[in-house]
Amino acid sequence: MTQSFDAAMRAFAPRLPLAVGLSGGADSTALLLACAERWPGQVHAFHVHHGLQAAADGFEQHCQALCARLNVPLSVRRVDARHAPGQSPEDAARQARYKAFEALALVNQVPEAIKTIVLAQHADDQVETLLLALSRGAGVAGLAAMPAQWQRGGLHWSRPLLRVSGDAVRAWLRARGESWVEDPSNTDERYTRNRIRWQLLPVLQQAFPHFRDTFARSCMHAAQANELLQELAEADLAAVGQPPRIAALRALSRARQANVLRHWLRIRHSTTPSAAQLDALLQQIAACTTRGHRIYLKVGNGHAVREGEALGWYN
Ligand SMILES: Nc1ncnc2c1ncn2[C@@H]1O[C@H](COP(=O)(O)OP(=O)(O)OP(=O)(O)O)[C@@H](O)[C@H]1O
Repeated sequence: MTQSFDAAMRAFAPRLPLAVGLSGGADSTALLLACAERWPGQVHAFHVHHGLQAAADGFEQHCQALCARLNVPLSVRRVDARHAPGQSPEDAARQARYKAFEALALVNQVPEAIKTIVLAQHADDQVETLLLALSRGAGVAGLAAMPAQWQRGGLHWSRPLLRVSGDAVRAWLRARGESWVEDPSNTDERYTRNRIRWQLLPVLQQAFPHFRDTFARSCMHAAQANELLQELAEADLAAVGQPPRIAALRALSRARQANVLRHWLRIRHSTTPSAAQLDALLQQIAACTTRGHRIYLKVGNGHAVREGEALGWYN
């Protein structure tokens, strides 16, 4: 069930002290207010200045004013979030932001080290993430959408509002007479996420009034299935070896071969094959029954090759 803003905050039990990722938008403004009220003296705010749009200075000013009023220490970091070829601008900004949070947590060790970074994505953001994953033809890892908590870089990360609707967050702020900065890029319908938000969500609301709950449940099922696939991939990788022995791969079902190869390429070579590339590789593995059979295929951002009895990869 979607939660009220207050119920979500009551259920939230982070390790303290924490830092809220404060963009200046409605969601993180509300989250900071609620955290500062609940854990006075234990809350910091981190703001990342992306320098991507003219409005960025306005976001920073809002954050400065809000934190001064709440007596919350604010750390601001400027990042260069230009995206690499083939990377989405949104993804580049997110990666740069998470690195900046880790760096800010390291410099904020006094009087006590930050233990948790808190982010303000809510139930509508989760639905958008799921629909974006579907639109790309993602597998269960993508359909799991955003986790509510995880650990990285020695920090706990948390999204306590993931079951709260965007409307409920704004209603909570309005009821308190609080203001926020509206990001002008949020209405730019050149971004797929914004088209989902403004065109699809209202229609979903009409057709399936409980879509936030049911979609979240599907994300949870996908996350569980993904965990099982990871466990199976680890066990299969231990059995086929690194680099994977071709005969041992062939002894597995096709679905397990695909699963273990995807896992090996990701953890060992930091690359993700397309569905077509993986399909071609599996065909080659099936056909690789003679000494003379060569494999040389584009896979991810490099090439898979036969190396004796095993499968190699290089870029
Ligand atoms: N520039 C930033 N500085 C610090 N934290 C950020 C920044 N941008 C986003 N975040 C954090 O990441 C979360 C998700 O970011 P996203 O861009 O999806 O949302 P947003 O529209 O900026 O949300 P909000 O309404 O809180 O501003 C935000 O809720 C916030 O906690």
